[in-house]
Amino acid sequence: MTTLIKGARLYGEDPVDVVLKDGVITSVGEHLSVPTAEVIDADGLIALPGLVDLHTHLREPGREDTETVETGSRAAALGGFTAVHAMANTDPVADTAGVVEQVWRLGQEAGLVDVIPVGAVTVGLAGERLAELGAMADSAARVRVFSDDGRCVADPALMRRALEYVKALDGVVAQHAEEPRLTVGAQMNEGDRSARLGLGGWPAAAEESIIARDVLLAGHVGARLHVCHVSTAGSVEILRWARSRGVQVTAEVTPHHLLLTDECVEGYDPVFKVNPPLRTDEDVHALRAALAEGVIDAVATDHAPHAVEDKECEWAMARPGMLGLEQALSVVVQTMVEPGLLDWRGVADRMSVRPAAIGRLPGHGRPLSPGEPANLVLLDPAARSVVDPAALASRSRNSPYAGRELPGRVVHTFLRGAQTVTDGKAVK
Ligand SMILES: NC(=O)N[C@@H](CC(=O)O)C(=O)O
Ligand SMILES: [Zn+2]
Ligand SMILES: [Zn+2]
Repeated sequence: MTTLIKGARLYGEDPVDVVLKDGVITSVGEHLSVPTAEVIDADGLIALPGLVDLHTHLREPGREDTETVETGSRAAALGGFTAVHAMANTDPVADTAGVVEQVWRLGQEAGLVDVIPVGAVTVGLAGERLAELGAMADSAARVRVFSDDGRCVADPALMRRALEYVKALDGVVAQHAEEPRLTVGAQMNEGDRSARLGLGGWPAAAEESIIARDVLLAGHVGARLHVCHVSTAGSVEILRWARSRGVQVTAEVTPHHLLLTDECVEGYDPVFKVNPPLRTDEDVHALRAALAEGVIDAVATDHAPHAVEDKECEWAMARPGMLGLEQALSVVVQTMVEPGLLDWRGVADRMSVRPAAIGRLPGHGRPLSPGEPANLVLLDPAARSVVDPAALASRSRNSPYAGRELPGRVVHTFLRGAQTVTDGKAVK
């Protein structure tokens, strides 16, 4: 199987031709011709390495009515991803080698992206006893990212033990930074607006206090820490400080925290309820600047599908979380590329290279050069379209971008040389 891509702008640079053969990029250059190859006209399209998501909720096993490994994989491929990390807060929880192997196998069977299971830190996400981290690392799923996401590993002694274990496994703890004692009854960002709307406040300090604690622990233990969905300007300051001290801490920001603010809550539409909550304009600008600077390493979607009945209800009853996979790249184009904060190499770095490095995925986040795995996305930066939730591949409909016009369209995605998306449509 050989593919000849004609005239793609690698990382946004001058057009070149690219040949993919047997899952590998075999040549990059001008006026290439391969008589037997399938030819893809990439005129005007930008090529980036296949995107890697560190934070996806696929809901299988347990809530297949809202997403499966297959439907989530399709959404991911359509978003330009070639690998996604599937969070552990499923039912049963992914806290054993058996469950992570099952998710890994379902991903291989779907064959649209590499689904990399995240292992739970504690048994049942209960925050009491460590899960079998070593067995999950040694399993066929080769788990390297461990997280109780959805919950915070709140006990500092347990967090310390988890860091010690993952250090020995070359793994990382991905922390959902939320001090639970400070978010009892929380519904939205704490501030003047929460007071006026009469909704319980989720203070920035609940996130920042855990990040401060955890960077100190990670530094003390000499282990890797990753901070999920950073949402406040204050968190960025703590991360910058920790980095300057040599702490091995990495961090991600979601597309929705780069674009939306708590002003969205004014209409009480639960599609905008998410954890951590949408923050202020000042936070959004600090997060964009931190991603540009590299203090925040990666964009991660926190794609969180929910059933209609869990979203079309009273605000306080609704579950937190929003879809992200299919619009992530478009939101990054709008919030980072168009304002000149990030160039295309920067997008590749924050959405592919660094997340692959954090997750220890050797076959992803590689340069677009000969000899490298043929994982890539071709996008049309000029295309603009209005988001229609009914048209999404996800099994759920809780997109916060419904009705918004966003730039950039994923046209083709390749996983090890095989097309998973062609002309904006999933191949299966
Ligand atoms: N982000 C959310 O609001 N919800 C996530 C859990 C999480 O990421 O904390 C979910 O699983 O629905
Ligand atoms: Zn979380
Ligand atoms: Zn999450």
